[in-house]
Amino acid sequence: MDHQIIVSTLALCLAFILVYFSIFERHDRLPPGPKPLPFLGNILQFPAKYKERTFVKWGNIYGDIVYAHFLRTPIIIINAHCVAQDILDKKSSIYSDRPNVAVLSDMTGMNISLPALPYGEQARKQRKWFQHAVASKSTLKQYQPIQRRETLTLLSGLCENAGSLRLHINRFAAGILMEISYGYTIRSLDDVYVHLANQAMAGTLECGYPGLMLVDFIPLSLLKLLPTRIPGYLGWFIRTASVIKGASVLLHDTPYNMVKSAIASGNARPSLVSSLLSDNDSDSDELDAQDEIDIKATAASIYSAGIETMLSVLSSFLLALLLHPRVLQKAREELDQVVGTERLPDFDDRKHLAYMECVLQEVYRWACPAPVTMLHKLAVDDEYQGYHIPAGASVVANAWAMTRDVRTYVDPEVFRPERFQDLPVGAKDTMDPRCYMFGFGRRVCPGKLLADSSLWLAMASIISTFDVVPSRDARGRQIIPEATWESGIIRQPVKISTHGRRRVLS
Ligand code: HEM
Repeated sequence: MDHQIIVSTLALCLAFILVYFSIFERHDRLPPGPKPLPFLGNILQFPAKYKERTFVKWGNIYGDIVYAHFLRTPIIIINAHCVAQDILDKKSSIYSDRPNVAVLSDMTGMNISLPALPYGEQARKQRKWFQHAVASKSTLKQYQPIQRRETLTLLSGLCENAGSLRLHINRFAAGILMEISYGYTIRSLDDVYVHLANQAMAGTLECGYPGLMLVDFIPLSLLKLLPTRIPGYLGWFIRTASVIKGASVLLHDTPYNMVKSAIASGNARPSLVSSLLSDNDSDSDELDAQDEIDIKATAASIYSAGIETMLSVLSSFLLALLLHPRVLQKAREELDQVVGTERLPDFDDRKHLAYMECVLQEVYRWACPAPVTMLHKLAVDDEYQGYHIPAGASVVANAWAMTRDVRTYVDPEVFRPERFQDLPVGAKDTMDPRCYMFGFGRRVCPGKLLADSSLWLAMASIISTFDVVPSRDARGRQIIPEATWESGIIRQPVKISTHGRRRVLS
């Protein structure tokens, strides 16, 4: 009997090893990458934090396209803009799927939102709604009054209570996004819906880089079986996932139900949800259950995908102005010349404000709000520059590497808007960070035009009206923050110890 057990155990181990090596036998023509360990692959070389920096180090050794694998998952890391264009833009028909990752799975309830959806019918439907709501220049025009109103609220918030800078910026972004999604106007810094949404987002962001964390290499079916009380990282993840799930159910349902009641009582204001409900409900009494899930998810992901990214850019912008008062002065001179000092800048002024445009681009590049794009999954085997890229590989574009690429930017760590001035035609597209920071191909960020125009208006208005000055400590000494950012899928400056002081007009 004992003998039989030993033989079957050995047979099982042998079968496992054979299957393992038949799957992971290194293909001769895979892109180069760090040497993996048996079974584990490169997991142990993969730090939990600032992954983008490790990817750059690997890029310096192995080139612009790097291969690594984590247990059963092959990962392709792209460090150069031109490679990302060749692969993710030009071949987006096969590179637009998403892997099923723990933090965006049914464990957190985030699996129904566009950023997490595999590229199929549901994703296409939600993207079409996004396209209609926020991705075309003509529809964006109708949001300009909202953007102006929230910019004014931001400016007055900065005047009254400079201490809670982050809250004011958060309110600015939330004010625009909640109005567009639900027709809901935020009235205070601690608005109940914003609080709800921030709770779901905070948990999600705490979980690190979706698809590139340790939990992502444990089969989801196994992860779900683990008890919530187990100690250590896995236990922490399981408990956090259930908190996110609670918050995300509320985030999907509460504002949606508010719009439904407003429609029923004839008081609904224009919004994405009200227009989708009326479009989808026009032919039948009952709204299709799947449509209802998709409407809730689309509206919620406008908020959840937009808030932290806009917060990151505006916080980094204030940090840049604080560290580089010369830039503020130069941009203000241009604004004063074009706009004057009697009114705030407006969208029509944008084409006349060339230096302001360079400041915006340099903030995007220097701060790099989303250091790595979300993972794209390859649907079928592919070839690139003689390399074999296996079907099922997760592909990550390292936008941070692109912002620091010395082939494109001289002294990339230096904040210098002038680098974007008077560029020859060809260089414009290679250098403009908007060509890569919003992602690629069929998964490119659908909120990019809305984000860009909202951020431009806020930045130009702040430069016109505020001196950004350092805060002081208890002994009256200026606190000059360092240009450092927290690790994560969205980069927030570690500390912005600054405030706006209303400009003294001569
Ligand atoms: C500066 C602000 C923003 C930045 C830097 C940013 C960046 C990104 C990036 C890098 C991606 C992943 C693209 C890819 O996988 O290739 C993405 C996806 C997405 N973004 Fe944004 N984003 C911003 C603002 C917004 C806003 C304001 C909205 C909503 C109105 C939004 C909605 C989305 C959605 C829904 C996706 C998922 C698209 C999909 O999976 O098909 N983003 N964004």
